[in-house]
Amino acid sequence: MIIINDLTKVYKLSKKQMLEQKTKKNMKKAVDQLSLTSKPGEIYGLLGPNGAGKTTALRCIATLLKPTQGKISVSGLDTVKDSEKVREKISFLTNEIKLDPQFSPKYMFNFFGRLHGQDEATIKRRREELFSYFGIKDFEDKKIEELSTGMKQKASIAVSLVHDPEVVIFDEPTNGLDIVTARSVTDYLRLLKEQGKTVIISTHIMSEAEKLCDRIGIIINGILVKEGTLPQILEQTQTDELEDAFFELYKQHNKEEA
Ligand SMILES: Nc1ncnc2c1ncn2[C@@H]1O[C@H](COP(=O)(O)OP(=O)(O)OP(=O)(O)O)[C@@H](O)[C@H]1O
Repeated sequence: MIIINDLTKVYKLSKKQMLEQKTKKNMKKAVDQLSLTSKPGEIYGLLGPNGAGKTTALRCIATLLKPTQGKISVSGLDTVKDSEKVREKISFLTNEIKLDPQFSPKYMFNFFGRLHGQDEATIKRRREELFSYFGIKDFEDKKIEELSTGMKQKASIAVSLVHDPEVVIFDEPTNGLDIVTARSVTDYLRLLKEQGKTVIISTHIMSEAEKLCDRIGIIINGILVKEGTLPQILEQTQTDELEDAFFELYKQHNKEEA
């Protein structure tokens, strides 16, 4: 279970970042008083456009960023006070985390298994399971740098799950993947959900949120503007498709901002 209470994250911008973002302010509020609960046995989807604050929110849950304000609890543990224990319970996948190009998927899997304190027999069993599910066995001894984007992503997912975590936090898990690889990833997320894991993902793909997520939180400019099951969101926005609901909320929110 993930409980986020009133999470705000403000970045201090360097002069270079201020120039890049064409702003005179040296602060950027990336997440603004976000509260949500992601439960075991469900897939929660954080849906939003580029720069909405999805990655920032997920990085706060994964203990990689400290909230400026607010609290996050993961399996009953505080992400700031008990960060090490939280890290034992989670899997965190993001585009920015890259496996070392010089090593093979098998080497990396074993390495992270040992880092999590697993015994050799458990590491081997988990590797067999995950590598055969994701079709990694054929290239398990190849160097990561020789692998395609899809192969690398599958290897990263398998490595991130080595310790059989209770909570799975995947930032845009199907980004850049072909339809077959993307399907194997979303099918595996469904499997994790069936096993009772807490799964939270970020996405900007409407169809992924529609088909995969039990509940969806729509985040725009750091603010959670709507949350619910797909039917609830459609009913509340009086629309027939998530894309229309999203644009409705986007228009409304930008009006409020202006
Ligand atoms: N380290 C940082 N320093 C300063 N600003 C940052 C930093 N990381 C993110 N931001 C800014 O915070 C805002 C939210 O970014 P974030 O990456 O969380 O959004 P996102 O919804 O994940 O976007 P995307 O879909 O493009 O990955 C953006 O305006 C971004 O430019």
